[in-house]
Amino acid sequence: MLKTPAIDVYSEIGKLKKVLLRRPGSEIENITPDLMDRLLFDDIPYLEVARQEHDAFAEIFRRNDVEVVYLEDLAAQSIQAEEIRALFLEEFIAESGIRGDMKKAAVLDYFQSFEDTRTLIDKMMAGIRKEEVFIANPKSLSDIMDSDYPFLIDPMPNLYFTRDPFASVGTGVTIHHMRTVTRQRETLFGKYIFKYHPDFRDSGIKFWYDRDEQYCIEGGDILVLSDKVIAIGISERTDAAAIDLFASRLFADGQSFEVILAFDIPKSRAYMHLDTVFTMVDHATFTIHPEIEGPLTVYSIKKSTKKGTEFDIEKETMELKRILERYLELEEVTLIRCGGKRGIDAGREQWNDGSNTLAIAPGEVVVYARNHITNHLLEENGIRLHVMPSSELSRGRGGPRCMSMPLIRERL
Ligand SMILES: NC(=O)NCCC[C@H](N)C(=O)O
Repeated sequence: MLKTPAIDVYSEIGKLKKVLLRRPGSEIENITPDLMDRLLFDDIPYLEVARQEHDAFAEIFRRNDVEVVYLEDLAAQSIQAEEIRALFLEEFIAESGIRGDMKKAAVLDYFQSFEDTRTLIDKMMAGIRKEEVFIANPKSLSDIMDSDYPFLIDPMPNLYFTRDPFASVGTGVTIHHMRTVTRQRETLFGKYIFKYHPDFRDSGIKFWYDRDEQYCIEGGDILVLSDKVIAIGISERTDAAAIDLFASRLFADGQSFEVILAFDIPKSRAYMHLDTVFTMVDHATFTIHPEIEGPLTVYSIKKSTKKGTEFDIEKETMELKRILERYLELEEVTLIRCGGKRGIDAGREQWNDGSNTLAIAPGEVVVYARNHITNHLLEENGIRLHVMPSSELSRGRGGPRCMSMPLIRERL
């Protein structure tokens, strides 16, 4: 019997078998009112309740035979070897924005003082408050300069949105260059996990994108609609040039994917990724934010058969429903409008990720309890809901799809 590849995702709705999560940690209590904006949060979640909500999220998977693995555990298991841990710490500190050799040395000593790698990983994710580390023998102004900035290393509160720093596509993974400084360091965890963790190290997974590329791409913009069609948002967070690079590698590998649909969506925080306005819930059923209904500009990118041409690219402007029916070869696509129709309810429920569902099987999705109008419409359309509490987690501006990275789905 052929072993399932370590990463195997050829749809948005195939029965989920393995999923990667990050349980919110102390980084959440390192968000300050002044830093919220830069850390991409709209409020400061109550950590204890956020963890309870996240545990309810994880329980939904376990009750449905989905193996849950945590980013923090995989990262800790990946850096057991001393030389790998040294490399990881060196890269992490180099990208953490610390100035001053003695400061960097003191932080490295501090990290190395953590015996257990899991505690070390939690500390790296939580950030370092400046009072945690004493800088002995300062040698430069950077070493000695004591600004009123509260951190030596910033917290990484967006880590529980495991959808974004890397993405499973086919039997490979894209490791992203994130739009913002605050999230770029998150991709280091993915780099070390997929390169050094025993589950992935020699598993033959492919790498479609690298964190050192100059163009930005984030996982919330990548939807694997079928084993032939991938949708990607050209968004506030993802550049068209990154999609070119991704398409080139994916097509060159000979995977089953034949077309990438690049959707030009509004560049705004509310629509930061394609999956905040559009997700797949069943074979021919999608949620959509009514604000993006109407003609959409989409670029279809196909591997070219013409000599000397890499892609055949077609620009079209048409309704999402028609685009999906055409490219997914579906008779009739049903679009379920977040909040019911354009207006107040749609605005509120999209802002709280009513469109950001996660399918654990065809016609079965995880949703936030708070989006009751969208949830009711999903049920009316025969979709089975797994409802999770969401008062605290939603303050980070992400939903069930944002908070999960499928590693293995059954093929349809
Ligand atoms: N896929 C997603 O839509 N992820 C949500 C990310 C929320 C996070 N606070 C961010 O702004 O990046």
